[in-house]
Amino acid sequence: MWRRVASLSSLISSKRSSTLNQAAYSFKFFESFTTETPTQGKDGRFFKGKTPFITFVLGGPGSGKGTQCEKIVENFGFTHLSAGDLLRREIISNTEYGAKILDTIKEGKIVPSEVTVKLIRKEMESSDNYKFLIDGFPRSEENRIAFERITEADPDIVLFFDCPEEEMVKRVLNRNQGRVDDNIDTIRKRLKIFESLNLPVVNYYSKRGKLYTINAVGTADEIFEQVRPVFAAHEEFST
Ligand SMILES: Nc1ncnc2c1ncn2[C@@H]1O[C@H](COP(=O)(O)OP(=O)(O)O)[C@@H](O)[C@H]1O
Ligand SMILES: Nc1ccn([C@H]2C[C@H](O)[C@@H](COP(=O)(O)OP(=O)(O)O)O2)c(=O)n1
Ligand SMILES: [Mg+2]
Repeated sequence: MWRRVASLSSLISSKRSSTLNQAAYSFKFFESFTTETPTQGKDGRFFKGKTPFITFVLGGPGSGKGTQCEKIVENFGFTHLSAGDLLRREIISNTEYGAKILDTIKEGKIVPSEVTVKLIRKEMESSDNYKFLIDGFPRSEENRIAFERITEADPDIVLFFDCPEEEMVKRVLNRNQGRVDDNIDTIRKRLKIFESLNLPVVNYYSKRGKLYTINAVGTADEIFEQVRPVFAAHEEFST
């Protein structure tokens, strides 16, 4: 599996310049969203005195991140923050940036990191919990670096749901949630972005010994039996 990640990572150099140009272009739209300065110290002050326990949940579109997050919430008392849901909420609320976020998501592209990190941070700040599942984030090295810079926090655990592309496509096309990005054209684009931008993040956490790779094929319950021991090892999470 890691050979596959490495070979996919090597595709990045050829794609990187066009992807970065795209990112720079779309970033202009969001510039005024990005004026916040870091407020959290490493002592986790804004988490009401408790050091946050952060789990990043990674995997391609349709790999089952959201489904497994629900089970982790039920069993281990985490607060689930889905980056995609937070962005979709901005679209529905018709905020100043909603239309730009919608365009970006329709195109299968990634919203500028400062926008997404600001939404995640706001949720973390207003939560009474200290255990967070951050689902669908970071989707790029840029996302990862922005999170570190803005929150000064690091994940404790990174879950990666490893799923074959044809299975992801099948699941997304059957998802039936009325999402603008759940169509075959956008899925193809999202899978390309996933390979070029998300797999380097997976690789990064693997090298740092934080990655738990889960085989995402099987029933949701079977998959959860691989996830359970990751959290069960932390006694404090038993609810
Ligand atoms: N293990 C599984 N087997 C088959 N279908 C699944 C499985 N896990 C989730 N699904 C379904 O696949 C679709 C995508 O799952 P979801 O949890 O939304 O994935 P993600 O958040 O990674 O995009 C949903 O319709 C979900 O009900
Ligand atoms: N960190 C993130 C997460 C999601 N997005 C955007 C781009 C993604 O294609 C959409 C949907 O993300 P979401 O995590 O809900 O998608 P899946 O659950 O993987 O199907 O949101 C983003 O720009 N940055
Ligand atoms: Mg999801």
